[in-house]
Amino acid sequence: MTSLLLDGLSVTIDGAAVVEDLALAVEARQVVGLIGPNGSGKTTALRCVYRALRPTGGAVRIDGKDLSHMPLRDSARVIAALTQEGRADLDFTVEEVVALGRAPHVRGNQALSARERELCRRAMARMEVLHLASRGVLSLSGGERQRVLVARALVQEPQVLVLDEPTNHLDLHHQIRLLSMLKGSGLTVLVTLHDLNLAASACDRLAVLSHGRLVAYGPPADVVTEELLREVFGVEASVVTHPLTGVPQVLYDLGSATTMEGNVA
Ligand SMILES: Nc1ncnc2c1ncn2[C@@H]1O[C@H](COP(=O)(O)OP(=O)(O)OP(=O)(O)O)[C@@H](O)[C@H]1O
Repeated sequence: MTSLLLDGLSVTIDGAAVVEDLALAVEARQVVGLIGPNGSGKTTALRCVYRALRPTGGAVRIDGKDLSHMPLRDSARVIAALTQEGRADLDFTVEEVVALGRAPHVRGNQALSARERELCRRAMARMEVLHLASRGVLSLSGGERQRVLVARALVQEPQVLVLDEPTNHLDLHHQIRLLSMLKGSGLTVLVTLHDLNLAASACDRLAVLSHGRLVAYGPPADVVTEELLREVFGVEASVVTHPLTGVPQVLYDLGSATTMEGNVA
């Protein structure tokens, strides 16, 4: 049962505040969605959590412990990340890439145990890439590769999973499968998403960033409002309640967005 806390996180790049005093708690086993317009600081905040970036101020805490005081190998046993830069550049096979997820747990070139090989097999089956096991990752489609990288994160057996736009490249079936897997995973999850309807369906809480600052936080029904869409995203849209699940869903009207731009041909 591991909680994640972004404790007054700030990141300044070239003198510009990209993330400012971000306080965000992800309770154990909760799925929190980080949403916001392009350039609002979502990826930057996540990079601090998976330690690709050192915050300028504040800290990331795991069960209260400052991550920057933990050896990288120790934090990699607790936190797995699906990153924007996580594309595999070398032509490993799918099963080799997935097995790399065990790296924080094995010593040197130690071979995987039977349990670990089974873990890899199950993660590949869960992400529907088992049939691709012996294929080179460079030959995969964008969505297939994305699913392989999720499988690699799962075999890391993390307690905290951080995902940066994991639905990128995924078709509708795999988007819904992935988010439903996250929801039922029992892991502590922080995920950035652009699709507000999927975010509202999958997340226990939504946190909204705008210009590096947290401007809204709470259950989706409190956060996804027509006012927020207008003020933060610059979009005129209707928000309705899903008749089966009760979560807010956004109905877009492209006509009103065009009018907002003021450049109707
Ligand atoms: N290394 C860098 N050097 C200069 N500017 C940077 C750097 N990294 C991020 N930024 C800037 O910081 C801001 C936040 O970027 P970030 O990638 O965190 O946004 P985001 O919310 O994830 O956006 P998107 O939705 O487009 O993925 C952007 O204006 C970006 O250009």
